[in-house]
Amino acid sequence: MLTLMGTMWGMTSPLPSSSAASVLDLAPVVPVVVLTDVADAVPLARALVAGGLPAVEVTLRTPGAPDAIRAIAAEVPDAVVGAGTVITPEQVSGCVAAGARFLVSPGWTDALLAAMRASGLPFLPGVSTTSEVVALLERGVREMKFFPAQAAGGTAYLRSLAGPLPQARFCPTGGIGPEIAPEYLALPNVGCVGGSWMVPADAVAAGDWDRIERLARAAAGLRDAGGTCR
Ligand SMILES: O=C(O)C(=O)C[C@H](O)[C@H](O)COP(=O)(O)O
Repeated sequence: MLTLMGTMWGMTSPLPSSSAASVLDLAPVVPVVVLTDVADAVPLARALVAGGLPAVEVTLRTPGAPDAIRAIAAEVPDAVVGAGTVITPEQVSGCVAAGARFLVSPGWTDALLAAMRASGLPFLPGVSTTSEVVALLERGVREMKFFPAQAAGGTAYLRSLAGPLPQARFCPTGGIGPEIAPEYLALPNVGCVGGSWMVPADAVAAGDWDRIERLARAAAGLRDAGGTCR
């Protein structure tokens, strides 16, 4: 069972630093963050942590992302900041240098996989088909991002994979909101879900960190609404 609940992370953040550690066990929900203003990074991460979501995935979609990761790593010790949208080996080194503590990709290649492995950080390569799952299992990777989750078949698809491929565990992400998240969390092969719903762009733009903290707190409670996050 997952025991690393938000309150525990508030006391300590014993982040696994080896690739054997599980990103999926950090929290039931991983906020996916797109930051346009680096100055928002620290207050946003503080709000998410205060709401009980310690793992924060900062996507590399914006130029300031490495600086945002660096700022969170330096100033929000209870956050476990990771990098998302990692699609090249070069980005892996940049993320490591910035202080990222886990890596997430929407898809993968062997070159990217090698770089992620070599980083020593926990990582989640993205998959959306059965063959990609089998290819990752063949390479010794059992934990993956399922992306884009809703568009690629949703809970029905993941439930179907659990029969033939029970050794694969997923963090479904993409199109997931608070209504459907508990259905994903209840699946035996889902460790956590990713999503951006607790970080609405208008709340970030307005600096409404209280609203984000409230949304994070509601998201952190979704496991109790039917999840089996381990
Ligand atoms: O940027 C990446 O690396 C991605 O893989 C995409 C994100 O995970 C999704 O965009 C988040 O999904 P939403 O909750 O639908 O916003």
